[in-house]
Amino acid sequence: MSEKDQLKKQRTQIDDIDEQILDLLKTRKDVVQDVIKRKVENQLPVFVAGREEEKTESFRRKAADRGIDPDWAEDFLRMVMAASRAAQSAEKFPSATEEPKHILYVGGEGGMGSLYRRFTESSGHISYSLDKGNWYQLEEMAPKLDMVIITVPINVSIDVIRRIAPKLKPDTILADFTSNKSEPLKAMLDAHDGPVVGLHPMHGPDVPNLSKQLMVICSGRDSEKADWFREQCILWGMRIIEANPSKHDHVMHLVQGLRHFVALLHGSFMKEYDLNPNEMLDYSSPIYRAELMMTGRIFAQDAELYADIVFANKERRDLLLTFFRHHQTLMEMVENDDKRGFIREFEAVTDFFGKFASQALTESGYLINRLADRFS
Ligand SMILES: O=C(O)C(=O)C[C@]1(C(=O)O)C=C[C@@H](O)C=C1
Repeated sequence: MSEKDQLKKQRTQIDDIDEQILDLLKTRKDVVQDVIKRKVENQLPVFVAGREEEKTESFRRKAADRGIDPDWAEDFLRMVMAASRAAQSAEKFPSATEEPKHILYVGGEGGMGSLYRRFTESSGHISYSLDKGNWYQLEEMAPKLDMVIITVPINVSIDVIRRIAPKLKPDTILADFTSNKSEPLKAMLDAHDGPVVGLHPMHGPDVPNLSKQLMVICSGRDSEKADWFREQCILWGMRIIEANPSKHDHVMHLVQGLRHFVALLHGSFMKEYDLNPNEMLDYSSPIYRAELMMTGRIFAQDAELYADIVFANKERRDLLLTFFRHHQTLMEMVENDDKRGFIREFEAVTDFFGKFASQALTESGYLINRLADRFS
């Protein structure tokens, strides 16, 4: 057989194997569909972290036994399991309660409101939506409500809390999705005598499903009355973190306020320098591409939303001013051509970061390789 024919034959063999893989994945998908039904009937969570970790460990070992790279095998299996979770999320969800709960989303037509209303309904609960046009319906809804979740832009959440609280039954749980926690929690406790809980879903409205997403919960008053909502989040596949509101806000000033401001700084300076990101892409290594994409994605979203987050409160603005003063000291380094000073500061940060720096190197390396493989 000629070289060319040999190659053709082997490629046909590869195509066959690839098709067999697809057939097996289809069979697996069908079994998962049955698992979904069972889970909905028995009120079991979509995401089972323990099972996924066990499977990953053993899959890695079995891959290594066959001379297949275990890291690659782990990626493959994780993608397969993520697809199972996505399929489960497209179906009905198990419910955390025997009787359906009545949940009102204030700002229910917005991104987060619509997303959570969809999941609420798929779990058999009854969702209500209040937005600018239908406040007049509140009086009729109020007697039925087990829980009210305020999910409006951060700059109006306090006003909305004060407006709605007096209309609620004393045993309705009042909660909010605001991305800062201390002020809204205080406003809810002041305005409502019943159960109060502060929530912060740590994701945007564009997620395909809630599995592996993080829900921050801050206790307000009688928050055990909202345990069923906590259970419901777990059934949706979420991870829960109980947080102290001021600790949460302290971290958020940096994660949200500073992070988004730095993105503005980066984008705005590119504009100033008149360098189009597309031109930069042509010269970008995968890591710079990743950085550019992190900046770029911010500008695909709503300016007002980001302004509200960055300018959320005085504390956050004060932090930004401290940040600029800190810039000043670093600027002097540049003006004085102080290379030694740069190295000193760099090493001080390395010490401060400790083990995190090597973790960041590994994790970002993973991200960059995936990105390079897919998009370059
Ligand atoms: O075993 C389950 O409970 C499944 O739903 C199946 C499966 C999988 O695809 O292997 C999917 C999601 C879970 O997090 C764990 C495993």
